[in-house]
Amino acid sequence: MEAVDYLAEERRKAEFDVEEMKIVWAGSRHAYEISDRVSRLVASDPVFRKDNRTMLSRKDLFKDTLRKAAHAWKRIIELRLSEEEAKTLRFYVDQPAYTDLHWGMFIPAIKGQGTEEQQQKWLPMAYKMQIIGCYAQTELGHGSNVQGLETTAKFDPQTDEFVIHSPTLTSSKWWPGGLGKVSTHAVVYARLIIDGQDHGVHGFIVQLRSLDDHSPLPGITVGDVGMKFGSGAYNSMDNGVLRFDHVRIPRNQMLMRVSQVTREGKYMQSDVPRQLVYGTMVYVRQTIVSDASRALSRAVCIATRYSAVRRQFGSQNGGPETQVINYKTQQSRLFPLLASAYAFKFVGEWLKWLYADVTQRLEANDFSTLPEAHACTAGLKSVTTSATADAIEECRKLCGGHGYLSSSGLPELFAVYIPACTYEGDNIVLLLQVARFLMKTVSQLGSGKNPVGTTAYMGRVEHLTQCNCEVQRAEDWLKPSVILEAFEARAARMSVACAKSLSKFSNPEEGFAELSADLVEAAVAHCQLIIVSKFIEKLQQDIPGKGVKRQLETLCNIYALYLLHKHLGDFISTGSISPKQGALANEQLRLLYSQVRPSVIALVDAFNYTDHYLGSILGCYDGNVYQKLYDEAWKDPLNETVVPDGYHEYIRPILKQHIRNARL
Ligand SMILES: CCCCCCCC/C=C\CCCCCCCCCC(=O)SCCNC(=O)CCNC(=O)[C@H](O)C(C)(C)COP(=O)(O)OP(=O)(O)OC[C@H]1O[C@@H](n2cnc3c(N)ncnc32)[C@H](O)[C@@H]1OP(=O)(O)O
Ligand SMILES: Cc1cc2nc3c(=O)[nH]c(=O)nc-3n(C[C@H](O)[C@H](O)[C@H](O)COP(=O)(O)OP(=O)(O)OC[C@H]3O[C@@H](n4cnc5c(N)ncnc54)[C@H](O)[C@@H]3O)c2cc1C
Repeated sequence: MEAVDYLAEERRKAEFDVEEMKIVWAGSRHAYEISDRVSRLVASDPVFRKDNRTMLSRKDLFKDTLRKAAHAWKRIIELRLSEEEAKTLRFYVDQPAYTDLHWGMFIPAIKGQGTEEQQQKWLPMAYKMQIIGCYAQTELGHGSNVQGLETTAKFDPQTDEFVIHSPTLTSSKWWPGGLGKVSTHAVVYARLIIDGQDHGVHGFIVQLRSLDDHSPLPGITVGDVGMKFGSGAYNSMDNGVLRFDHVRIPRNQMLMRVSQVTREGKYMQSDVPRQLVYGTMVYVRQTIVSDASRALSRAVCIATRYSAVRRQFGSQNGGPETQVINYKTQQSRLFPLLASAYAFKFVGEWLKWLYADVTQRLEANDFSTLPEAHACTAGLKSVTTSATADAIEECRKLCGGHGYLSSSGLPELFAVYIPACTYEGDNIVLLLQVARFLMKTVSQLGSGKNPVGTTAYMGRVEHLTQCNCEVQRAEDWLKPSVILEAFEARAARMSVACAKSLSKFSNPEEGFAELSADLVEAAVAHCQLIIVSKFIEKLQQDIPGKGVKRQLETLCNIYALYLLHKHLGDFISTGSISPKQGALANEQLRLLYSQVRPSVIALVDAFNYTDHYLGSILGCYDGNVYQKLYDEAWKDPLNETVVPDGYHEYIRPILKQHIRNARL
């Protein structure tokens, strides 16, 4: 059999309706149709070509990005694309650009923190891209600690203006995407100072560049922070540095939904919580969870297809060697990642719902679910991005040597993805926020206030800290109720143990700092419980299509039992399960790998990714890996000449010297 036939053969083995699974993956038939149409549109447009991206110099890459962003905008207008279609187009164009921050943070910041009047003034211009904005919060000296930002906005009652200033080197804005070379405006976070009094960090709309010739306005120094990790990758983005030298803006450019400054310089706070100033971050963290499932599924698609094509060892009587996907070690590394991609997809859908719900409530001045929305977005952003970053690297290793080639698509995917563990909140810092929320929840138990939402299980803390797992045989681990209870018991016991340890400290903040490593683990346990429970909830829905639900049940079990195996120490040390039950879970996991094996190629086909989007020879749909690798090698600029440039200067003299020395 030829390499090209391997995947066709695999596809014949699928035990479910792939077309129906594509709809489940996309979220709905409507979303599937949009995704399918737009992905083809992008793939067939030469402007969106990206196979040469890692070879471009920074300047050429940046210009290429500008060209793609302008072309995308032109197509959005020409084709009258809806918001959903435009976002899908951005996703398939697959090149980070200033537009991400304009649409993803600048506009949401004005929508979430601006008054009606401010929204009416700024949003129409922003929607038409007559102005381009970014989100300028982080500084050279402070990123995680937002309250530590140093940029100042002093109110000048004489002129009814704020004076924006960078008082120190460390107060220079540093990192904002789109700032370096493109943005005309920014939402700048600065300390509000009125009459010498510091009112903390607030958002201000500041114009940075002339709308006529794009030059920086007086008092503004702005540029790019320089090359980042990897070739291609996030270097398409102009992350910027920005300094203000007493730049004046009108008073009405402070975003005033949360608090206001009057003409007389009086500081007033609305009924809305001050944390709404952080609202844009909550919004973006939610989108990052869905992005994690996309990046992970892309890496998994590449590694799975290649693992079915690649053969090593095991030839019998001159027959074909073993497909590497049939090695149990390959399966135990790869199949949990496939299951994780589906798990993150479903928890991302749920988080989108949660975010829509909290937004609706906020509009009606109901702030009760904000702490939970913050904890869920922070925690799930952290857990899914860390897992995805690790998984992309694992997929590279699963592809052996060829995974290290740029043409595998995996090095660039890794380089472009890993900052997700840092931006929009360092993952550890965010997990500590979840831990604070959990400790607060535990401390309120027994006060008559029942925990709700994702912490509702804490309401059964007495049972969960005492219950015994009922598993006696490996197949008992297939019961959703058994899995859920084990994860709930682990999470509840870890949180309660932390709370008990904390109570021994006379100074709670000191205790929190001392126990922070344990607190982070408790937060991870809680977030993993959310992901597992949302997967289980998804399976309670009516899911049509032959064999589709069954495959998803298998994936859900793989995801949960893989986590259980990986964190066996937590489960056993908290007494949530016994060592014997841990061994039975592992036995069941092995059976599940065999069960899902025939369908794995179809399960990655269900992502419906074009070869253009995958950008990987190893992951191409037809599996013609070797021919394509061979052809691609010859396209490398080094192969443009047979004898390399530099031969005469640097190779020949050494060779000659060697010959001379040999003669001596
Ligand atoms: C052309 C086509 C169209 C294209 C379309 C494209 C669309 C693209 C869409 C999206 C793409 C987006 C792309 C994004 C790319 C990534 C860009 C990255 C951008 C950034 O990185 S921006 C900078 C992000 N910075 C951070 O995340 C900083 C992290 N730090 C913090 O969040 C906070 O400082 C802190 C939470 C760590 C601590 O804050 P602090 O005030 O000190 O708070 P505490 O004292 O700890 O807590 C006080 C109290 O507040 C609660 N709280 C904290 N944060 C929030 C919150 N966000 N919401 C609600 N509540 C919050 C906290 O729990 C405490 O509560 P308590 O008092 O205990 O009850
Ligand atoms: C590619 C990229 C794009 C970005 N885009 C933007 C943008 O558009 N706009 C913007 O404003 N910002 C942007 N940022 C900045 C980003 O949001 C910050 O870098 C991020 O929030 C982390 O903050 P930091 O750099 O201060 O990390 P630090 O907080 O300095 O982290 C350093 C280390 O200290 C640890 N640490 C910090 N605090 C604690 C604590 N309390 N307890 C325990 N450990 C701690 C962290 O875990 C980490 O290991 C971007 C960053 C990157 C990399």
